[in-house]
Amino acid sequence: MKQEFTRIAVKVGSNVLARRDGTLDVTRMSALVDQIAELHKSGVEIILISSGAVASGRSEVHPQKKLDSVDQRQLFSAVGQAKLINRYYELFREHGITVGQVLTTKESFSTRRHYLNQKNCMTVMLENNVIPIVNENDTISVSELMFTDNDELSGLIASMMDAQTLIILSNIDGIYNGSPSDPDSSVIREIGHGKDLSNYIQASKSSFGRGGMLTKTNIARKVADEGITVIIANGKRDNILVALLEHPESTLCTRFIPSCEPVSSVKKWIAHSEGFAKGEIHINECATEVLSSEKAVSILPIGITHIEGEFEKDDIVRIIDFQGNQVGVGKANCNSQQAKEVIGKHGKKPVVHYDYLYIE
Ligand SMILES: Nc1ncnc2c1ncn2[C@@H]1O[C@H](COP(=O)(O)OP(=O)(O)O)[C@@H](O)[C@H]1O
Ligand SMILES: N[C@@H](CCC(=O)OP(=O)(O)O)C(=O)O
Repeated sequence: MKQEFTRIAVKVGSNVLARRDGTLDVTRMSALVDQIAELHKSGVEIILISSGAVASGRSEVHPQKKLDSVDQRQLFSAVGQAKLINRYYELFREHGITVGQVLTTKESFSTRRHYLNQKNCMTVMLENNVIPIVNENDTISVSELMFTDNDELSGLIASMMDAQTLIILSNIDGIYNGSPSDPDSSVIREIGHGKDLSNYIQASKSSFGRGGMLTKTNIARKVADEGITVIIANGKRDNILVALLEHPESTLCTRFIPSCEPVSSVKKWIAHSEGFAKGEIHINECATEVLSSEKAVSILPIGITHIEGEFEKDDIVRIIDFQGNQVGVGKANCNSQQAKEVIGKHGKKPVVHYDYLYIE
């Protein structure tokens, strides 16, 4: 095996693990476990982000009365996650590998302290040769507190754990340059920085998926911009994981080319914290121009036109350009009241320092 990678994150989508009728495809699971075990034994550290709780619970319980979507998700995932992790535990045990369950929520990444706690948990697992199997805690994550889907969660984990590669396994060979069902369309093999894919992506999702290809693409781009290679490939294909690492050129997939610019750990956290933003900092045309240049710049009061929302020092804020577009996310250096008092003034401290500013 080409020993190019020392740490990878693998996301297995609901559709890879569910059969058409919604029951857990144990044969597929077992095949993926065999591949992960092979990589693990060759010295690659693996973090597995596995969906499938809801899909595997659906076939186990048959509610007496009709449930709403939140109740259904909570019931199915509570039963299904136990079944899922039990299967993984047994399958990995056959290879002499110990696994551990990490159930998380979006809230568990909301502050830098929470984020570092999560990171520490997985780091200690890897140090002890335990494969973390991560999923969202669907029993308590509802509505706006939910991740868009496990693609978002996997991007956050790959970034937080400094994985070299994130492999997103779905039920499709990659991103098609048209409708996947159109015989004239084909898989885009490589995607560089700044490529707009919105024309290609159909709103359709596979039967058990939550986010669809659009979230996959957005997350993939963001994570690749942080220097991590992202691969979207078909988890239903035999030996796909090993093939992707051993024969990268000849294995069908979509590969997002990573940026060469290093991104600091704190900026990675900020980049994935947009959902927790408490306010907005609106900047003028000149500040927008400087921010989009290669220069390392902070958000200074002189370039701010107005502040929206109430925030405290260290809260996450969105940076909005003069045309109303979000251009970045940052950690505020002061509260919203103090920021308002210095708007337009020269020679004042940055409202968001460059070290805590992530430009999209
Ligand atoms: N251009 C495209 N290329 C590939 N798949 C696409 C495209 N546009 C939409 N899709 C849909 O995205 C689906 C995969 O996303 P999703 O249902 O979220 O899967 P998962 O459960 O694996 O996360 C595919 O099955 C396909 O129907
Ligand atoms: N946490 C859920 C995952 C739902 C989800 O977003 O799945 P996917 O479409 O695979 O990204 C479950 O285990 O069923």
